[in-house]
Amino acid sequence: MQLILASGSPRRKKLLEQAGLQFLTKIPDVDEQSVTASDACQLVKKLAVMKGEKLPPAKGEVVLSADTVVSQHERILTKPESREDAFAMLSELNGETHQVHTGVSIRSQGKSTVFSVATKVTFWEMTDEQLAAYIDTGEPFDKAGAYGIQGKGALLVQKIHGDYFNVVGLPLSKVVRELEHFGIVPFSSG
Ligand SMILES: Cc1cn([C@H]2C[C@H](O)[C@@H](COP(=O)(O)OP(=O)(O)OP(=O)(O)O)O2)c(=O)[nH]c1=O
Repeated sequence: MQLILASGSPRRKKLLEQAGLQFLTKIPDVDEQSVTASDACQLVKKLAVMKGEKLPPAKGEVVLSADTVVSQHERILTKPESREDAFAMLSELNGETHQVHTGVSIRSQGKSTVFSVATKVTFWEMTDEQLAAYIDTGEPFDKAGAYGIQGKGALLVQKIHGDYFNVVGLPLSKVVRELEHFGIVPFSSG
């Protein structure tokens, strides 16, 4: 079986490489703003499915797609659209605990599965100056919730509860376990 990663995210590509999987990458073209859902879990699953549907699997292919959002107090945070937006998001998350949800869709011609995983992340209390300095790194702009735990955003994080890799964009070990049901096996390519 040929695995196709339906994602333009360099993080997701890196994570699958880390798992030793062989795959091709294709970028789905979706309007993420057009989708609504009752809560963050439903939203990320819907978006993951939508991304997968843009690249239907051919015979012998398995298509993997995903979406990540941050939620706090019923509010859903996606990627910031501006510096002000990033500052507003980080101020909201500052000193509190939020959840990072990643939805994953896996499809072959014969079957499909969709699931979501949530990780709790607690931020330190930062000053406005520290948040502004973090935004100056440029890191927030392509990331849900306006931070990257895998980069300098690590300094905002006091603790996490759950899968770290889920925060970065894919709940890696769960994904690999699910892929095995589709005939995709890790460690086979070195
Ligand atoms: C919270 C957090 C998010 N992110 C990233 C993961 C996702 O790539 C991104 C959320 O945007 P997504 O829309 O999930 O993904 P994407 O647009 O980067 O890629 P594609 O839709 O093509 O698959 O935020 C981090 O890299 N680190 C973090 O700590």
